[in-house]
Amino acid sequence: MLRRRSNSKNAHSFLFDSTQTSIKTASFYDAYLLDPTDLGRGKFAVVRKCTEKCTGRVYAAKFLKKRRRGKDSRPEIIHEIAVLELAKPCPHIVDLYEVYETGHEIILVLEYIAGGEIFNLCVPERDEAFSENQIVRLVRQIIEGVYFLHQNNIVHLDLKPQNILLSGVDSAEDVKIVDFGLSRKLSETIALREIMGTTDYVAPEILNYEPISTSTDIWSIGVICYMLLSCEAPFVGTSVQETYLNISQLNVDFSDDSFTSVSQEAIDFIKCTLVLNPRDRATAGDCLSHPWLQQAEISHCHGSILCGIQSGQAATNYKKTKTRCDCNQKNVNDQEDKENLSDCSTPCKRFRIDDAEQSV
Ligand SMILES: Nc1ncnc2c1ncn2[C@@H]1O[C@H](COP(=O)(O)OP(=O)(O)OP(=O)(O)O)[C@@H](O)[C@H]1O
Repeated sequence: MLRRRSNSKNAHSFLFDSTQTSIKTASFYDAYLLDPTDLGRGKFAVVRKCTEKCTGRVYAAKFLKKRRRGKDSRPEIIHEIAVLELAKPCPHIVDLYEVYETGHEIILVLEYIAGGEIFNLCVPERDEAFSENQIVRLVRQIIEGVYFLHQNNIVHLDLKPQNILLSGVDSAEDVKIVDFGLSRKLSETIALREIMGTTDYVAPEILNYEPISTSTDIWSIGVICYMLLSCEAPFVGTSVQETYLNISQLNVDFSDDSFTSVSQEAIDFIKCTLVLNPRDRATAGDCLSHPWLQQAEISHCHGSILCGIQSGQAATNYKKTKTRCDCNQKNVNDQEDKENLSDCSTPCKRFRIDDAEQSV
């Protein structure tokens, strides 16, 4: 994962600084029984299944370190909590139940999402291949979640198949977006420029140290779609540098065998998201109006989050997207800055292994 703050003076402009949830200082272990097996691990967090003693309900407890690389990370955790609070009305974003704090960590008690990462659908040896129709349904839900965030001026900035979970084990289940640790609120006055994200999914503007916007998430959605449909990562090279070069030159190929049974509409959809210039990229609203996603049943975020983009505006939005996509240029962006980035990425096009250097 890439994480480099460029301008610490402004860093806090992009974070919420308070929460509505009261942060409990009582013992988490008095209220919950912790399952010893990890559900997942990130760089600074471990997620474990737990059971609330008084109700028997199962949750996922995310243990976050308050100090990371010698720095106080409490403000970023407070921001993560605030974003989860804001996203409560959206059914495609993980629900936050309660929060505990100890001397060295903050514990988020989250809705337990049982079906695992959609990453498991992106590997060729997956148990059950999802049909394109099933993928349409999942992608539509991911974009509904992202649309909700963008409507609220929040960018996720770490969308990847490991952060999108299936609510249950079969293909009819819903998806939920997790991990708002890198999310930021956009400011009207200050441009957000940070080197952050995960190698294979980062947008060219991140590599070029150009302003980040809601379009940055759309690029990652394009990468996720490509992976779900082909089980291959579109930009992965034999080295991290080669991956960055592939991203900044838009070296993406749809002619591979793995795309033979993929519909032209699906390819057209991905091409609207993997566009070098963020201003020419489809927005989340444009994506929802794209014919490929119009096949999916329309699900409803509470509070009419999606109203106004489901029917009448669809054709207009799609036309707009199409014009943007047709303008797509294969520019080679400025490479400066990229040699400073480090991350691990496997040289194999099909797999990516996350670096898991952390413990809680
Ligand atoms: N609510 C949940 N229910 C079930 N599993 C979860 C839940 N939240 C997270 N996980 C699992 O734990 C993993 C790590 O969680 P998360 O991404 O939130 O941690 P992180 O430390 O912020 O990760 P990263 O360093 O990749 O940003 C997820 O990829 C997922 O597999």
